[in-house]
Amino acid sequence: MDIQEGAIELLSERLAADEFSLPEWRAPVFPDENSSGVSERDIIDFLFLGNTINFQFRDYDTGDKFTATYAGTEWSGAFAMWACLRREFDDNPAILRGDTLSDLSLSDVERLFEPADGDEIPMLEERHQILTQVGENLSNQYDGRFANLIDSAEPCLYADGNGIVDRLVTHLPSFDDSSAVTLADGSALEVAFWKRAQLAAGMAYGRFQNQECFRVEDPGAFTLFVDYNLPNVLRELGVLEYSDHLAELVDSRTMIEAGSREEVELRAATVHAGDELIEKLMDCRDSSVYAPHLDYKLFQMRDEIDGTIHITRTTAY
Ligand SMILES: Nc1nc2c(c(CN[C@H]3C=C[C@H](O)[C@@H]3O)cn2[C@@H]2O[C@H](COP(=O)(O)O)[C@@H](O)[C@H]2O)c(=O)[nH]1
Repeated sequence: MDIQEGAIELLSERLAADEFSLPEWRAPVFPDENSSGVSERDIIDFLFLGNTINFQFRDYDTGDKFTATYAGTEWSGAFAMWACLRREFDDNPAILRGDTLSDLSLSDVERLFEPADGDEIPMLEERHQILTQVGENLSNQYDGRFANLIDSAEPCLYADGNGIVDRLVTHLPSFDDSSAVTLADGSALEVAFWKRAQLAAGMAYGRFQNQECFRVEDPGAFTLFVDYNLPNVLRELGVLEYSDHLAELVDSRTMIEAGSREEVELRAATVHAGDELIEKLMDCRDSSVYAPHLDYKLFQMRDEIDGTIHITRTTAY
């Protein structure tokens, strides 16, 4: 894997004058704190709960996205997951509470993710296991609510163990998305991506635009939320150049094992390239650009570009 510095230069020049808005995530699949009976704390609970299971929405063989219906619309991919959660929230707002989550049976979760057509959501058992474990942990430590976890943390991603991401990855293990790699000199390196933990904070940061009810005082600490779309987008933009070996694996849709050297390299290179792009954009703009801004711009390109996403079965993204 090579990161093409020339392509980073060109891309940052191309994007320099762009508008970098922060998505507020106000599509119909997300509740609205301005509607009656829905509070800002409910929105925080909803966005953080959805990001405990915000992974793997494509069939491993066909690549077809999971679909679900909400408000007369058929949603696909991660939006379909949000649609299922919104459907349940409308019927039963208590779904956001720890005691409800910890009592969910596998068939409850199967019903929760009722697909629009026959294809069941991938990794249903893993989602059930995560939802019940999150429910137990929230009940034991935060009176059953993500909003209480946020209230008790510093208004930062990281603060000597007391930041939002610090707490998520410490108290809710399914957010602890990291991999150990062995370097050329034989030493071991723990690479923390914490993608869903960062995405949860990033989505709340966008919804509340860093206002009182959800502030992040260290937005420079965000990295790209490296899922299976971003490496492909950066590859198509010429920023990431896969080795022949990696290109062969990805283009043949060969399953790449989570935690393998190839998978960690795909994710680490994406994060590093994102950091370099942000640095260059900050140098040539007067308004700040942080990872959530760049992430959304790149993430939105996922449907415009060709290329093949890499196939890794993981609960991390
Ligand atoms: N980098 C980055 N990755 C993101 C998001 C979101 C945001 N949530 C949903 C809400 C609105 C958007 O339309 C998103 O679909 C999801 N993902 C990740 O992508 C994958 C789903 O992709 P697809 O199968 O194509 O839907 C999956 O790993 C999911 O974790 C983001 O903002 N940035």
